[in-house]
Amino acid sequence: MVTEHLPCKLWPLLPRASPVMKGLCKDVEKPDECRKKRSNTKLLPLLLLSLAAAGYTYSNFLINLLSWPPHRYDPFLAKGSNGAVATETETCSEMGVEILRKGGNAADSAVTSTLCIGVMNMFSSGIGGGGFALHRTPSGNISSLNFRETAPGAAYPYMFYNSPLDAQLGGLATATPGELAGLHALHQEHGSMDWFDLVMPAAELAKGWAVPKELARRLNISKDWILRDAVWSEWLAPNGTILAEGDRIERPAYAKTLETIAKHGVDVFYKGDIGDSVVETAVNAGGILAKSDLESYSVVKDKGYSTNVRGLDIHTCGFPTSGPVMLFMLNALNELDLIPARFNNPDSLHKFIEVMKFGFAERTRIGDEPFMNDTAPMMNILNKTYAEERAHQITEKTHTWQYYEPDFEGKDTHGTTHLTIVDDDGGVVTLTSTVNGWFGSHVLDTQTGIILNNEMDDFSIPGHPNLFGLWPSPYNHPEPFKRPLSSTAPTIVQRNGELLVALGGSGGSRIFGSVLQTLLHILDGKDPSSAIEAPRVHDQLFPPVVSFESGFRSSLIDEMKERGHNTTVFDFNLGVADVQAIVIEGDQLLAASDSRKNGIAAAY
Ligand SMILES: N[C@@H](CCC(=O)N[C@@H](CS)C(=O)NCC(=O)O)C(=O)O
Repeated sequence: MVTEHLPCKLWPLLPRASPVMKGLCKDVEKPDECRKKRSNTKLLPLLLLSLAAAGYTYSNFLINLLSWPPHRYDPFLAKGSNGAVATETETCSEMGVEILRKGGNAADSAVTSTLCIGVMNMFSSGIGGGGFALHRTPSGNISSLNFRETAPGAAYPYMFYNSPLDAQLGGLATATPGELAGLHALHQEHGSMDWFDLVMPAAELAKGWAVPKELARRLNISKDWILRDAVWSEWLAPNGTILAEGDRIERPAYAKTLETIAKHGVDVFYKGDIGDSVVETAVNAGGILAKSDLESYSVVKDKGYSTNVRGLDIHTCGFPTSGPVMLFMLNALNELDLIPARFNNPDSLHKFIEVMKFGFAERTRIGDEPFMNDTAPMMNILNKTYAEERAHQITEKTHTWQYYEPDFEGKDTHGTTHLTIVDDDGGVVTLTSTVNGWFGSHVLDTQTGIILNNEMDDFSIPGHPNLFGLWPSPYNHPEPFKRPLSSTAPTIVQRNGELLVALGGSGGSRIFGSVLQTLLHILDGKDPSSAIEAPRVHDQLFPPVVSFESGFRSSLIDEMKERGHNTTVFDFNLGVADVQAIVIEGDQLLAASDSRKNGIAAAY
């Protein structure tokens, strides 16, 4: 049985170990209490007992996950007045700031930081993946870049019908990568420094560095499959044991690949030797990726979408991201007078969860726009009146999924990264890039060091939930050159053209809900670090569970139970979704990265 990707949907559903959880972090209004490094080792016996009782078969994986010692750095709020970069690692935030210091702008810095994260947090992103970005010019113009992976030309709607796991592991899981094309487009349109100088810092880093805390944690969690795989273990467990924090890790092939891209541009990937090697590896691993897929890849540029609530213009990327769903939720919350939302008030919390359930129902109507026969239901999500009508359908108690009218298919029958950058002139990049599951498809091209994504799993397979437990939608089947639905939601907030906030996040189906909750906390006056660290709630309709991160008052959760919600609480330290945000306060830039992923922002 393949177990490696299960936790993405599983671990927030782990049964609550209440005796240990109590008192860890009680009050959402006091995020400082959540800020102490904590051990989750005490949870292990309880959780394993619960898992055994529930009949789970992948306990090895969970032992690795739960036996890991305290892993988080303390949250950190970076302050500066010239520029700020919030990425998942201190090294990459600093590297991004260094580009700003040298006179580069947000687009320049984003190229370097994104490539840096692809080197260091290779379990989340890399040039074998793809994503979305929102850009703001200093004068306030906002545009969006869609560099999502596309289904290969040989893809077809039912390609995973008999073998859904092929969408997660192996060559067939890999869609045509878009990250390099996206960074190239960002640089062409908005960059000011030489491409070579932006790519080389990541190439240098790839030659070797000391394994940081978060990478060590991910390696430890993934060690069973890595140790079983000769190709991966030669790299990540050179002496027979998985690399640990502080050990030196090297990616010489990836360093060479980045150096070649620095010197010769992205065509060496889309039209040259590097691409040839990637295609060969994907095909040898059972995939259908072809040279022509790489050659024909293009970035989609548009203006994104926005809504105006309380005098704020909230911008995000368009379909197939879940940015529009987040705008729907904002419009509904606004109608309910819940901006800012008060998560410590039972009525507000219940309504927020209900809005989220309506949001997830709307999400089932989304697909890749050029492939939709009828775009009207999808566009309707952006209609304010529609969101307001939905808001008025919220009642005192929650309902079963049918009430929210999703377009699930077959229900009756049957490693992402985010970075946010603001430069001295008010230029912004907020960018999410992903290889989807941790270490993507687990296919590594040893020639180039590139890890191939498993983004095909973001398409729908009739009758099968994906990696994140999301039920299939009829508008999201694989088709040649189609882009799968995404939960990402890069976001920029302005008032009368003045920049206020930029943020985004990673974490599968939890992404847009996490971005929204963080934004609501910021609008409620919290600094970005406190807003990020506040515990979050999530309900995606299926499975029918509201999951709370530890930190919500237990009386609040009891109130939710009384309103009919099926609740579960999981340890905040598991780090299931992560947000990176920058807030502009006068002439100060406040930047924070999520401590759930050991992120540290930098500013100057
Ligand atoms: N491909 C997905 C996002 C993939 C994703 O977020 N993956 C999870 C892996 S389980 C992740 O990176 N979570 C945050 C983390 O592991 O830090 C999308 O576009 O919606």
